[in-house]
This record gives sequence, C-alpha cells and structure tokens, in this order.
Amino acid sequence: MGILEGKRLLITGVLTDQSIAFHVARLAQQEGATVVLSSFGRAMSITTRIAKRLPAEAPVIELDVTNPEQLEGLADVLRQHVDGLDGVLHSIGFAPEAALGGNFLHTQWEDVATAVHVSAFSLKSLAVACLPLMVGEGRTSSVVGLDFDAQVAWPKYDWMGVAKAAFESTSRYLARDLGPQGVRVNLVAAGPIKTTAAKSIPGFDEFDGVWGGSRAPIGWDMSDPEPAARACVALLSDWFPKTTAEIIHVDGGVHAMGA
Ligand SMILES: NC(=O)c1ccc[n+]([C@@H]2O[C@H](COP(=O)([O-])OP(=O)(O)OC[C@H]3O[C@@H](n4cnc5c(N)ncnc54)[C@H](O)[C@@H]3O)[C@@H](O)[C@H]2O)c1
Repeated sequence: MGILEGKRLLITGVLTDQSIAFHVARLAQQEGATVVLSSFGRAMSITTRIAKRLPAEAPVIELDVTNPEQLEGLADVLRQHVDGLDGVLHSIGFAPEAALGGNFLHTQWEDVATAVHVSAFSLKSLAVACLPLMVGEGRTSSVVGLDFDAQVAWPKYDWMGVAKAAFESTSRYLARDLGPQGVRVNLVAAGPIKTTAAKSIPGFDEFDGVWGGSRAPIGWDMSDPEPAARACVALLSDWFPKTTAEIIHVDGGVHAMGA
C-alpha cells in the first residue's frame, strides 16, 4: 500500500513533464492518490496533453491564482471530481522579466507586485479557496509549497527572491491560522532544477557554479526534479503528522554549508 492511499490531491503548476509538480503528481499516483491538476490560460491545453503522460490521466481544471472569480468557484469545480481534499500542492511562481536578472535597483512596483501576487499571496488564496474541502471533524490535511531558499540574496533572482521571502512568511502565518482546523502548511526549498520557470530566469546557469561544485555534500543534479517531488509527497502523506510551518531543504545540503 502506498503512503498516499486514498488521498485526494489538487496539484497546481504542471506545465511540462519537467515541472516539479508533474513529478509530484506522478509519484503521488504511484503512492495511491487521486489527483486533480490545475492550469491556466494558454497553458491549459499543454497541461491537458502532459496529464496523459501520468500513470493515470488526471482531470485538469482552470485556476489562475490571481483571478478572484476562479478562486471563489474553485471548491465547486473541484467537487465535480473529488468529494474532498486531503492535500494541495502550490507549485506556482512567476515574476515579470523586469523583476529578474540584475535590475533590482530599478524594478518598478507594478512588476514587484505581480511577482508577489502570483508567487506568494497566492499560497493564501489557494489554501483559503480549498479550505471548504479540506476541513471537517477529526480530519487533517496538508498544504505544500515549492520554495527557493530566501535567507540569502542570490545573483539575478532579485524580486523573485523577495517574493519567496514573502512566500516563506505566508506559509508560517497560514500554518498558524489553519492549524486549529487540522491543516498543516509546509514548504520544500528545492535546489535549482532546469524547468520552464527556471530557464526564464536570466543567469539561472550561474547556480551551476554553486550547486555544481563541492558545496553540496551529497551532490545535486539540476536536471532531476524527483528529489524535491519525493519530499512533497512525503509532506502530503501522514508521515509528517506534527510538522507545520516548516521549510524542508532539498538542495543537497547547500543551505547549511559555508563558502
Ligand atoms: N526550478 C527550480 O529551480 C526551482 C527551485 C526551487 C523552487 N522552485 C519553485 O517551484 C515552483 C514550480 O516551478 P517549476 O520550476 O516546476 O517550473 P514550471 O514552469 O514548470 O512551473 C511554474 C508553474 O507556475 C504556473 N503559473 C504561473 N503563473 C500562474 C498563475 N497566475 N496561476 C496559476 N498558475 C500559474 C505555470 O503555469 C507553471 O505551471 C515555483 O514556485 C518555483 O519558484 C523552482
């Protein structure tokens, strides 16, 4: 029996079969979960195609995390596929070009606001929109988000780094406010992985210099999303029953090493 047997999950953020979320969905199904995917706008048709590559084709619903009407209607749309939710994966990040790439001192607030709205505030929006399906007498559920360590300043990551700092803080406040209803909220801080979102960060290859050298004591492979996905699956399972407001680093150990 898998560690997610009987669990019903909403998994956001599947864009390609390199997406971290795709591997969470794949492993979750292998571990026994029923999965619903969400996508948005023009990506809908791509996600629908990619969904066929999962062990079991998953339904794809539409959710732009910045769209109030879609958030409002999310629980009803989900009910057409599942009668409740035991877990939600937030695997969403976006920053306009002007907010990345070394333009930190000159980025306009509108671009920063977009990055924070899509990449940080959305954790709250998503969790609250799913809440009616996640809570009930004696029930527990799990919200998991994908983070990039925001404790330090990175080359080129700029306002996305600031958005990730907001994301980390949002997860703690959510854990505080949703804990009494049995909802755990945790993040996986992954090392760099070559996905669509990552490739859109100018200078992303510079991370190779940090992770590719000897700083990761157990090594790190930038083309392998599975280690981060496995941690997400573990956090969505019942195997972290008393862990909330936590950030699990899945980065080969880099976060804890000196230069
Ligand atoms: N790739 C990395 O190096 C890395 C490392 C650590 C954390 N992360 C985080 O992992 C998460 C997933 O990214 P990924 O690397 O798998 O890339 P990805 O490009 O495959 O996924 C990003 C997803 O965000 C979705 N998205 C963007 N704007 C949205 C909106 N308004 N509403 C709904 N969905 C929206 C996209 O459709 C896409 O599916 C992001 O939060 C990212 O910051 C990535």
